[in-house]
Amino acid sequence: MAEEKRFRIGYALLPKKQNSFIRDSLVNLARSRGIDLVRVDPNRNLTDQGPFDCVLHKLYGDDWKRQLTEFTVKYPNAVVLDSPESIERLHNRISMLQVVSELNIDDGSETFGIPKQIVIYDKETLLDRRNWEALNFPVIAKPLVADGSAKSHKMALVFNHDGLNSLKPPVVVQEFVNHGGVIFKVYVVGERVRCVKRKSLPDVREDELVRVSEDLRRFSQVSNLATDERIDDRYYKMMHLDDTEMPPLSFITQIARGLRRAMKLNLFNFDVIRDSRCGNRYLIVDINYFPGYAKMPGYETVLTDFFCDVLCKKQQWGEDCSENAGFDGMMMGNKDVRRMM
Ligand SMILES: Nc1ncnc2c1ncn2[C@@H]1O[C@H](COP(=O)(O)OP(=O)(O)OP(=O)(O)O)[C@@H](O)[C@H]1O
Ligand SMILES: O=P(O)(O)O[C@H]1[C@H](O)[C@@H](O)[C@H](OP(=O)(O)O)[C@@H](OP(=O)(O)O)[C@H]1O
Ligand SMILES: [Mg+2]
Ligand SMILES: [Mg+2]
Repeated sequence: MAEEKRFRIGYALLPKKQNSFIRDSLVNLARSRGIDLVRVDPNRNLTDQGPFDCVLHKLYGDDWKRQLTEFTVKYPNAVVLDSPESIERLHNRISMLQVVSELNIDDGSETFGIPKQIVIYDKETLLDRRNWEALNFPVIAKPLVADGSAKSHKMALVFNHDGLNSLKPPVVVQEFVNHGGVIFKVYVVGERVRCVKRKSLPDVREDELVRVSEDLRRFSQVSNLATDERIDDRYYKMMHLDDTEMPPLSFITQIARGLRRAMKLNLFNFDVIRDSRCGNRYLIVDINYFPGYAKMPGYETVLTDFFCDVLCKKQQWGEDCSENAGFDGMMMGNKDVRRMM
């Protein structure tokens, strides 16, 4: 009997991500379905470590980009998830959210958008009051760059003009929108979409804003869980999230699929809040490449199913080079992105 073909997926991740994502439960499930997950050593040449049917990665820098290009020249049929050019737009908090305005979704009564925001590149502009006429306090100041560093997650809730003095440009300043202290994190894995609730910043009441004794409050990663925490019933109870209604799944799925197509990315999550002033308005505040999937319930199955889809499409691609056989956002050799409809 002919031996069953096995597939090799190489993963190139920083140690923290590797520890959280590459769990025995994922490796074993993938293995049982014919897929071997193989660690790529970032200190050695990627091409020398091939062949791989697919490469998963979350590494930064020009050297890594060059390595991926060399790899795809040698292995033109390998799939790279995702293309560095597509990932790059998420490293800047302005280009990150620009894509939201490109979406065209009509789902009955729900609407969506992004909070009002401006980008400030220098101290002079920061202190010029005319620039603040369009925004209401409180505002959230976020570093412009979102490159995965601890610094890029350091935020500040700014209550008044005086609070702006301590900010260090370049920053994105976004209107803080009351949303009942709960954020929705939407995980996207190819066509698959999962939405979970997390704790967020509490609302700021107008009377509180006048009385508040500080000008600015710094915070970081308020909605994150520790690497090994999962979102289960215990988390919902502990954080009092039980009473918050989920957004309509079909609406969220349409946004997720629209973002996936527009950004040409397969592995990302986005943060959504529901505007308390207008209960059917949703605002996207953040998009992250290759997030902490292990915190998502059932991540092993979702990811393994996705790997199977990718490898199956890759097989078809090999046999049928028509436009319909390609991928969304995946880099395949030097053919780059094609569409999977
Ligand atoms: N415009 C806003 N209005 C109200 N709350 C907001 C707004 N923007 C962000 N937040 C809150 O601040 C948190 C951090 O903001 P954001 O998600 O942009 O930062 P981040 O460091 O990129 O997060 P992540 O850890 O998901 O990458 C959000 O999870 C949410 O709780
Ligand atoms: O390492 P950077 O590039 O900063 O990306 C982070 C994302 O910004 C976060 O959104 C991830 O946490 P969530 O999966 O809870 O969103 C977070 O997940 P992790 O802490 O499990 O790695 C990171 O992926
Ligand atoms: Mg976020
Ligand atoms: Mg983020």
